[in-house]
Amino acid sequence: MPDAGPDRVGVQIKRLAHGEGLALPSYATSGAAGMDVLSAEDVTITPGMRYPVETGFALAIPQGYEIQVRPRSGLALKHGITLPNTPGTIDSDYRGELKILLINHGDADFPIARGDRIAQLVLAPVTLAVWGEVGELDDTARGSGGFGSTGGHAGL
Ligand SMILES: O=c1ccn([C@H]2C[C@H](O)[C@@H](COP(=O)(O)OP(=O)(O)OP(=O)(O)O)O2)c(=O)[nH]1
Repeated sequence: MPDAGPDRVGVQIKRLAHGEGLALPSYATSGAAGMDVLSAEDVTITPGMRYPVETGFALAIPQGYEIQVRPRSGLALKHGITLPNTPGTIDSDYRGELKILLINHGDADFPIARGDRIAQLVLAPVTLAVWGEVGELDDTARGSGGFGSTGGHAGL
């Protein structure tokens, strides 16, 4: 593994046969939170279609972290291309191919070429919970109110 540096976490990545020649996922700018990830295949996503796009890579994320797969806002705005499972969860113990599940909410075919940037990957820490089962929960001002209980969407 290369030296991760103070603000980086090393993540092992394995290139699969059909990933030959593709660039690794990468940050487009120095302040980007997500790494753009490329398609490893040519495919057309027709309106309403869901499709797991191959990336050509498999990962070993360090325990205590996950990768979240998020849509690219430009594709969402211009073409209605997003992820039905956003954010997709890549578990640290997953060793299969990273796939990007896309859906076309637009009204036109969306052709993807191998090498196109289709989504972004955000490395994030995971905090595991341990349940503490109790008979009563404490009282709060909200109580059991939810789902718009504080009012509609107009400004307060
Ligand atoms: O967009 C995604 C989402 C998931 N995965 C892979 C990595 C992840 O670790 C695994 C399982 O994902 P998830 O837990 O979301 O799937 P599940 O439907 O709960 O199935 P499973 O029973 O396999 O956990 O599938 C992807 O490649 N892309």
